[in-house]
Amino acid sequence: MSARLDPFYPVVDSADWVRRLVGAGARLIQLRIKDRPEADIREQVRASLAICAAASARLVVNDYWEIAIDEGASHVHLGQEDLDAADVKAIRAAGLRIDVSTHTYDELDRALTINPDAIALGPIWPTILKQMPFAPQGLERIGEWKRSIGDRPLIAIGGLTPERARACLDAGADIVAVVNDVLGAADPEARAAEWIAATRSAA
Ligand SMILES: Cc1ncc(COP(=O)(O)OP(=O)(O)O)c(N)n1
Ligand SMILES: Cc1nc(C(=O)O)sc1CCOP(=O)(O)O
Ligand SMILES: [Mg+2]
Repeated sequence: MSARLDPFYPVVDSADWVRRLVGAGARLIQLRIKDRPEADIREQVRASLAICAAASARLVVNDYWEIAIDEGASHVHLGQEDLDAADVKAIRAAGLRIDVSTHTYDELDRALTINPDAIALGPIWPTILKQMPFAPQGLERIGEWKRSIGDRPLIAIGGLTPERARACLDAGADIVAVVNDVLGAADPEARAAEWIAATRSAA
């Protein structure tokens, strides 16, 4: 059985952000980089892993599972399209955990076929980060998902604030992921501290 993951889960796009938010107390963090050359991504993954190792924080690498394996990461996040191309056996053989995004019942069924380590459900509220063809899930669906995924942690994502994150945890989520509310804040470290206070007190 693996250790319980921290409920506060910021999602960032650079090793600089990893350094800042791990410095602010994050112990679970995702590196989600889009549209950059592979060499840059590899460098960012390597630097982020070093920062996290020094702070006993866990880095989750989004999308780039081959780089994650090469660089010695312990955890990847894959969406449904990522699953089309991923070699799940190779990821498992390298000992990495795999978390999978879901937005519909069909996606949940498919995700469960690979026996994922955690399931993400989103967007709980509307998000401005990216366009998605999914209506906001709302809080009720969190309980439904939780009842369908066994002992795996459930990650809630999309449009979250500390107050909404608390509501997600109260509804059955184990982990609450965030981009804009922290990275777009006037003082991201102070906002991260608000998230930590709101989420760890719920644990
Ligand atoms: C915690 C978490 N949940 C969902 C996602 C979305 O993954 P995906 O659907 O593959 O989309 P991209 O993030 O790759 O654009 C995530 N990254 N993290
Ligand atoms: C990357 C991502 N995936 C989602 C999903 O529903 O799968 S929502 C999302 C963006 C979350 O950003 P914010 O906290 O700024 O809304
Ligand atoms: Mg993806």
